[in-house]
Amino acid sequence: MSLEKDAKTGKFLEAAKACHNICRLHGVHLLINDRIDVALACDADGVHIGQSDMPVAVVRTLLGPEKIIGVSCKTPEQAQQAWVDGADYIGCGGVYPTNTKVNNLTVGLEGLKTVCLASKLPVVAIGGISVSNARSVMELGVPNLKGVAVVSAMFDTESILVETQKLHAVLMETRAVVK
Ligand SMILES: Cc1ncc(COP(=O)(O)OP(=O)(O)O)c(N)n1
Ligand SMILES: Cc1ncsc1CCOP(=O)(O)O
Repeated sequence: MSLEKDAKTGKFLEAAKACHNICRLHGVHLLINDRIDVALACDADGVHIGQSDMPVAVVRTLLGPEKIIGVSCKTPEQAQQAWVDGADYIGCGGVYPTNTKVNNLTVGLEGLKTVCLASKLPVVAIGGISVSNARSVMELGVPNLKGVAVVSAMFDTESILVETQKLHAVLMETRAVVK
């Protein structure tokens, strides 16, 4: 689970701590999006950072060797750099068009596959993914594609629980478990 960044720091930290308690109960890792300070303050399991955020090497120094660091990558070069810099996984997208992130390049399934093939790290696909297309993503046939990350599929829905269960079922069927 990855927690969003657009909240005031106090509220964000409060939410992060609450999420972390729930995640712990269920054996799920909590990664904080972009905010290294919040991740440190709530002792999260790691962070997810973008290409224009703090460099991976600096984040590693701040968090230590045990924490998980993910980096958003759209190209094979970025994927290679993430590995060199000591990241643990990369996120790649947007796979499909999405309204969640404006001015975001859509790399498509082909772009995702290209990045996966170039990556020495596990890859999480993101962008426009839902129950209706998760199977196509996971069946790309690249072994290091380990899961999907979703925002609107969960939050633009009547029941987060039902949608999560459906998505989980699809991912289990394709032998990928997203945590
Ligand atoms: C797997 C994954 N990908 C991306 C993000 C967060 O994305 P965002 O901070 O909006 O954009 P970048 O700056 O990382 O490009 C995530 N949490 N997980
Ligand atoms: C962080 C990020 N990167 C590409 S799309 C996206 C947001 C998630 O998209 P969606 O709401 O379509 O799941």
